[in-house]
Amino acid sequence: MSAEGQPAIGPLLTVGQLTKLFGTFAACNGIDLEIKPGEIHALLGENGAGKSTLVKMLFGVLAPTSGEIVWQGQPVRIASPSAARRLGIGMVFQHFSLFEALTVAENIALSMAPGISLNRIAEEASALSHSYGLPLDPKAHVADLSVGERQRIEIVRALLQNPKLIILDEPTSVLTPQEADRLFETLNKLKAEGRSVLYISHRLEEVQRICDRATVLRHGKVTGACDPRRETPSSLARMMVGSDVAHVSAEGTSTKGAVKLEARHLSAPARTPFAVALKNICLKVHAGEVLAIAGVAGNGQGELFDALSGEYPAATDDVVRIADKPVGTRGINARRLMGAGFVPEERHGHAAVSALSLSDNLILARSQSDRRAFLGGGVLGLIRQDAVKSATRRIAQAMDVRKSGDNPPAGSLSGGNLQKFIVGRELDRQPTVLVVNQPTWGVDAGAASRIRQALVDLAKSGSAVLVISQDLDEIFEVATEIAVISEGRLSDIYPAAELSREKIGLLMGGMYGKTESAETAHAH
Ligand SMILES: Nc1ncnc2c1ncn2[C@@H]1O[C@H](COP(=O)(O)OP(=O)(O)OP(=O)(O)O)[C@@H](O)[C@H]1O
Repeated sequence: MSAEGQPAIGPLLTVGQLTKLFGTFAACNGIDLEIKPGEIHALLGENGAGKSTLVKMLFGVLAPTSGEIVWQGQPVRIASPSAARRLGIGMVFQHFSLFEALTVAENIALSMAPGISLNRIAEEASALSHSYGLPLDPKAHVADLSVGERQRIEIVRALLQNPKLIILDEPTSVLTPQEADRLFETLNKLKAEGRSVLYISHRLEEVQRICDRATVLRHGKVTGACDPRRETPSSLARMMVGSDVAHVSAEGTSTKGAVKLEARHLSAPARTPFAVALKNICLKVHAGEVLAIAGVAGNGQGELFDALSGEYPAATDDVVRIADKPVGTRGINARRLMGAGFVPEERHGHAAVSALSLSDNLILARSQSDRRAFLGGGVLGLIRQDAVKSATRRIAQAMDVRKSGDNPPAGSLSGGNLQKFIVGRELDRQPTVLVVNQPTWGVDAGAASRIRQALVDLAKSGSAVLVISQDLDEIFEVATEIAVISEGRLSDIYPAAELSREKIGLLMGGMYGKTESAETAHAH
């Protein structure tokens, strides 16, 4: 064991009856938890179960309302993240706290003691990232990095503090399978060094693969503790949600209708030196279809979403068509007015403004496309608050959004519940075309199945749905057609039933066309 000062026996951390109230709402309600030295401990629970609230108390971001935290045998009060770091607790949040305009090294410097030169920080970060298998360029600007790379900065930043306990909040939800494998190697290395990991994840297979123990939360209380390797994904899911998780049913998917969304030889230059250029993308999504686009993160998914949604319009009109009308140069509102809906990948800041209430977020997104429903007549076009609030309630109910209060700020919702609200906000309009990027990012098994079913149902009702996702299980659950994006190029589109995981793997490696992949398969 190399983590110094650690007792050979006895828990590293004990939490006793820890409670956090928001007003009268108990986000954590009398939680008991014990973490041993050198164990990878999973914290499981459905969206809104209280996992993030618990770990925020452990990291000094939130003050407990009552209860006790005992660290290496001593009761402690963790008043701030720096106090947590001094004790030896590091944390990697679900939402990164990085400054986009600064470099990797500059961002790391911000969390270090003052007086250390940037060069030394860059050297130490490089050495550490190398030894833990987390490649990073200290001079790169954060704005140019993929989500996976940004997460590596957070991990390296936490490791530079030499923590005894490192808390990871849904670390793999943004990673490719290969990146996730690399992270697991890093975690096993930390474990071998005698450090402990508290690991929040909705991915039960990976919890079974790497975690020694699991504590399950539900409605702010501990509902069980187990050795996850002795459970099955469905028994774990049952502990979390209290019932079996429904399977998505694609049966009765309607037959193909007219083409509703089309890209014709869509190319777009890379907007930054690290972004991906789109290269001659051709796709068609018919009414009744769910076209799922698979791919390793950072291969042009965000850029494709931007071009299809009009967040970054194209240079000419004809390259994107909605309901057979050329819209390439039009902005997002014009496309929404034509009945299209868009759900971007980044929930906070992009899809929702954290400080605003859910109803204000609803009106922000839909005031133009749903003028008649939400704005009064006349030149002023005043907001019809009643209509907005009742739509907010309808969406929350339809998507089972768990929240404290009727209309709380978006930022107070747990990550998965905010995602349900954002997807529900678009589904509520019954869009004829829906483009959604990573629809179930950070969403628990029950809620993910609800969102996926809603996407399938939307297509069944005659809309054209395009889902961009890294999650192959999700892709096979929802897709009628599948294509793969790699280095800004799109493969041919295949009926979902014709593709296997292996074939998708080949396409991810850049085998773009049917002919090419068939030849490759033959050659092997
Ligand atoms: N600042 C806050 N004010 C009011 N309620 C809050 C606040 N923060 C969290 N909550 C509520 O506490 C509950 C627990 O949220 P928390 O973020 O801990 O859940 P979680 O288990 O981490 O969920 P997820 O898996 O979706 O991230 C949720 O119902 C949430 O709405």
